[in-house]
Amino acid sequence: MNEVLARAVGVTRRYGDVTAVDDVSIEIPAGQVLGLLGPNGAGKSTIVNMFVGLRRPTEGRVELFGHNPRDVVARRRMGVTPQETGLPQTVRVGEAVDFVASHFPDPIDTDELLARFALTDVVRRQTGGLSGGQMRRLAVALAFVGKPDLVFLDEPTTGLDVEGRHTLWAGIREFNAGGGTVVLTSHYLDEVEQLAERVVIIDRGRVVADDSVEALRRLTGLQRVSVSIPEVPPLPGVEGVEHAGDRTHLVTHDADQLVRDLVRSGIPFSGLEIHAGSLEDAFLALTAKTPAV
Ligand SMILES: Nc1ncnc2c1ncn2[C@@H]1O[C@H](COP(=O)(O)OP(=O)(O)OP(=O)(O)O)[C@@H](O)[C@H]1O
Repeated sequence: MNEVLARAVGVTRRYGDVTAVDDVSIEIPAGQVLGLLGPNGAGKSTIVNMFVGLRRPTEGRVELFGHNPRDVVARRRMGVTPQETGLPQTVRVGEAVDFVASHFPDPIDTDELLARFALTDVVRRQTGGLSGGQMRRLAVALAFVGKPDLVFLDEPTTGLDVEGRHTLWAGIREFNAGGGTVVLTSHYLDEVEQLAERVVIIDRGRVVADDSVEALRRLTGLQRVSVSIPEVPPLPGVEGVEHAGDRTHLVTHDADQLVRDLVRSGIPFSGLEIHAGSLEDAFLALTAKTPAV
């Protein structure tokens, strides 16, 4: 395994009577994009906040680059985008980047950063005049100013439109392609599927799964049979039916049998595709709840 950049060892965090994080151990190796998934209130933000030094564990140990996360030596190599960003409204976009850059010995070139996150056109705009999407992109961009080795992105694309999400995904991928390590929390399962190679699923403060996206998809044993079909006949073994555009997805434990039954039904269909179950199937099975959207 690659060098471990950060680790939580047997970490518990309580707020009064609430146990937000319960005996969690996670290692973050260099070069990985790790997705932290879980329903609302599962403890994801609390875990991120302990890794970035904003919260202390009640029990257990958190290390960032081998140091206490509050240590400035460790923090210099890390970038973070919190869920909420409280920038003064009158600060201009370029000034915000320059201000953050002044805290780092070798910051990224401002123009390069703004271009990467599609903010070049608003460099002189006050942050109070940014759209919600532009503000979110700026908040994420600020995590990358110090040329970090590791970034923590807490719900980076919440509130963004499709184009804004894709711009951010491209920025995150570019950072990872250059060797950067990413920890990402998201309510969008497709986002985690797109970006992360490994997923840690948190439920009620505990790690309920820690594996590759592929392995988690296979875990439920569900498959998706996708076809274009005018109507879905009643078939045995169909666990769920989803419609997307002119495609129909049939969720089943036995794709072979379902295809045989489909052919036998005599209803014409085309464009047959069979996929392993989605991360969403695994998420639902593991947390036994509806996903937090
Ligand atoms: N400062 C706090 N004081 C008291 N309880 C808190 C505090 N912060 C978090 N909690 C509680 O800890 C639990 C975990 O919260 P956390 O924000 O870490 O979850 P999350 O998985 O990030 O949720 P979400 O997906 O809604 O952002 C919740 O029950 C929450 O109410």
